[in-house]
Amino acid sequence: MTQSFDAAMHAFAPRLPLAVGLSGGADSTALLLACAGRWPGQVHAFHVHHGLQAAADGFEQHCVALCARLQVPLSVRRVDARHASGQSPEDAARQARYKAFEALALDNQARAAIGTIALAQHADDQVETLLLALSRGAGVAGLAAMPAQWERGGLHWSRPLLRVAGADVRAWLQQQGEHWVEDPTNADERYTRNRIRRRLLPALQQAFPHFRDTFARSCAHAAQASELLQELARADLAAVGQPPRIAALRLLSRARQANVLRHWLRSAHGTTPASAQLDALLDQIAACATRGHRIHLKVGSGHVVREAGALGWYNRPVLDLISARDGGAPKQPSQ
Ligand SMILES: Nc1ncnc2c1ncn2[C@@H]1O[C@H](COP(=O)(O)OP(=O)(O)OP(=O)(O)O)[C@@H](O)[C@H]1O
Repeated sequence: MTQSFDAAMHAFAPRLPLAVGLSGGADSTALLLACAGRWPGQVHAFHVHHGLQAAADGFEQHCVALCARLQVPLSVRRVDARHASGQSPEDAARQARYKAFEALALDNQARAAIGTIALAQHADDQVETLLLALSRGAGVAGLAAMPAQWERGGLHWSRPLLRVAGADVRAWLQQQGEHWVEDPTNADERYTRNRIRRRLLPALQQAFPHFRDTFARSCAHAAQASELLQELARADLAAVGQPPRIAALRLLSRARQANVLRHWLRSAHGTTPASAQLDALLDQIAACATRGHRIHLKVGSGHVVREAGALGWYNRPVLDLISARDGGAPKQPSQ
């Protein structure tokens, strides 16, 4: 069962003082109101001004007025996420926002050491995130969607409304007679998330009335599976070594090879291989019975090559330098 707003707030046990990420929208306005009522004098609000849309000033003004009325200290930080490349504008804004929250928590250190940062995503946001992950063909880490709480940058982060239906958050806020600012881009169906919210969620509600709960259960299963795979990958990486030795990799099942290589590429080289690239690499490892067998594949943002019985990873410019040093024209990687 999705939780009621009151039950979710009752179960919420943050480290105080607490800061609420306040966008000025309905969800975070409701969260701030409930927190300020429950822990008077212990609640701060952080607002990030993205400068991305004309309405941004209106969001800030709402936050300033609301916090003044509730006597909640508000910290505002301006960010410019427009120039991030290779990312969707939403992802760039989210990343900039999380960095800004950390900076705001640090700025506040002198006044009050913030224990928890609370964000107001709810059960509908979680379903949207899961469906977006499915649409990308994500693995278990993506299908876990958003965690309800985590630690980062010395802070505890929490999403206390993650099991509350979006309509229940708004109904609670309306009962309080409180206003909020409607984000005009929420109605823009050029954004996939908005199409999911406006078209798919009502259809899901009809077909599977309990989809918020059952989908949340699947996310929790995926989160657990993802944690297990991480543990296995760390143990397997310790066994195959860094760089991974091919003979040791070949002792593992294909699924474990994929898991450990994905982990190695991410943790050691900050790159995520596409599924087809990883498949091609596993084929090469399987075919690699002879010492002379060459491996050279484009994987993630670089290239995996065979070097003295192990796998090496290079950025293209480094590989070109090595080829030039060894006197040969750079070989074309297999696709
Ligand atoms: N500009 C911002 N400043 C501070 N916090 C933010 C800002 N934007 C989002 N947040 C926080 O992150 C959460 C998720 O953001 P997102 O934009 O996905 O939510 P939303 O559904 O629009 O929520 P809301 O109705 O509160 O705006 C918000 O509920 C809020 O807690």
